[in-house]
Amino acid sequence: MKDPLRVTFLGPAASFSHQAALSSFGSESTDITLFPSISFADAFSAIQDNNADFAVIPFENSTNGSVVQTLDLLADRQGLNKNITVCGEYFLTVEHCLIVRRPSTTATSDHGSEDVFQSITKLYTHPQAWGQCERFLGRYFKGIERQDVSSTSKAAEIVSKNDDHNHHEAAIASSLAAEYHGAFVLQRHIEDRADNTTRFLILRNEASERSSGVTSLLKTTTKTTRTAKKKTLISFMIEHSAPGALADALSVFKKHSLNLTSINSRPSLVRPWQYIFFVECEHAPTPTAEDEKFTSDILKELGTICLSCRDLGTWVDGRDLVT
Ligand SMILES: O=C(O)C(=O)C[C@]1(C(=O)O)C=C[C@@H](O)C=C1
Repeated sequence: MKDPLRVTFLGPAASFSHQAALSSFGSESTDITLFPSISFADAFSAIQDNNADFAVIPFENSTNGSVVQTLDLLADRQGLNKNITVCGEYFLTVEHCLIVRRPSTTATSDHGSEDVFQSITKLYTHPQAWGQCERFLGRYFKGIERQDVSSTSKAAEIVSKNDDHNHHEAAIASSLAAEYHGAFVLQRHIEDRADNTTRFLILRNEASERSSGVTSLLKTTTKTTRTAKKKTLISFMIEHSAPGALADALSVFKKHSLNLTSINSRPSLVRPWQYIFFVECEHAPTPTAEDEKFTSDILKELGTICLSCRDLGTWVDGRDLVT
C-alpha cells in the first residue's frame, strides 16, 4: 500500500491552520495524515526536505492584512526554500474567543463576563490575532500585558495549564482550541468583523513526485477546476534607485491583461530601502499543462526589467469556497 500523503500545519492541534488543513484536504483518511509543525519556518523546511507533501500556511487576513512571517519565508533570501511552490489556497472564516482555564477564573465572579475581564492580568495569542480583535481589546483590555505565542492553540494550551490563582490569564483562540485543551470560552465572537477571513496557501515541493498531480485532493480544485480562474504568484526585486522600475515591472502584468489580486513587499535585506515585491494575478483557467508556458512568458519579460524574479506557483482560485 502507498504511504499516506503527509500534510503539515502550524500546531498544536486545533489551530486555525489545522482547521484549514482539515477543511481543504477533507478529514483524515488512510490516504492522508496530518501533523503539526512548531512554526511556519519548520513547515517550510518539512516541504523543502520532503518530510511533508503539503503545508497549509496563512498568507493574509481580511482584517489584519498580510502574514509577514509567511512573506519572509517566501522571499527566501538565503535560498533555503528553493523548491517551495504554491499549489492551492483555502479561505477560512476566523471566529475568535476569549478563553480561560476552567473553571477557576469564572468561579470568582457572579456578575457576568465583564467582571471577570477585570481580573485578567495577561493575554496570549498568535501575533496575527491581536489585530483582528483590536476593538474588543481596546474596550476591555487597555494596558493589559500581551504575550505573543507560536499559535492561537498554543495560547489556549498555556492558559489551560495556568494554575496560579492570583494571576488570571486568557487566550485568544477558537472555540475548538478551547474544547481541545479543556479550557473555557468566556466570550465568543471577539473579532472586529463578522467577515474576518484568513486566506491560507497550500505549498508543495515542486520536485516531489509524491505530491505532483494530487492537488485534485484539494476541495477547491475538485469543485470548479474547469471554470474557476487561476492565480499566479511571482516575486521580484528591482533596481531600487531607478525611477519607474516598479511601474515598468507592473506594466508586464498590464500588457498581458492580468488583474492583480494582491501586492506585497518586504525589505530585501540586501541594502536598506530596497524591497522584494510579491505580485499575485488572476487569469483564465488554462489547462495545467499550459501553466508553465504562461509563467515563463511573464518571467522572461520581467527578467529584462528586474534584478531577479521567481515563479512561486499557479493554482485554482479558491474564493468561491469559504468556510
Ligand atoms: O495561530 C493559529 O491558529 C494559526 O493558525 C495562525 C493564524 C495566522 O497566522 O494568521 C491563522 C489564522 C488567524 O488569522 C490567526 C492566526
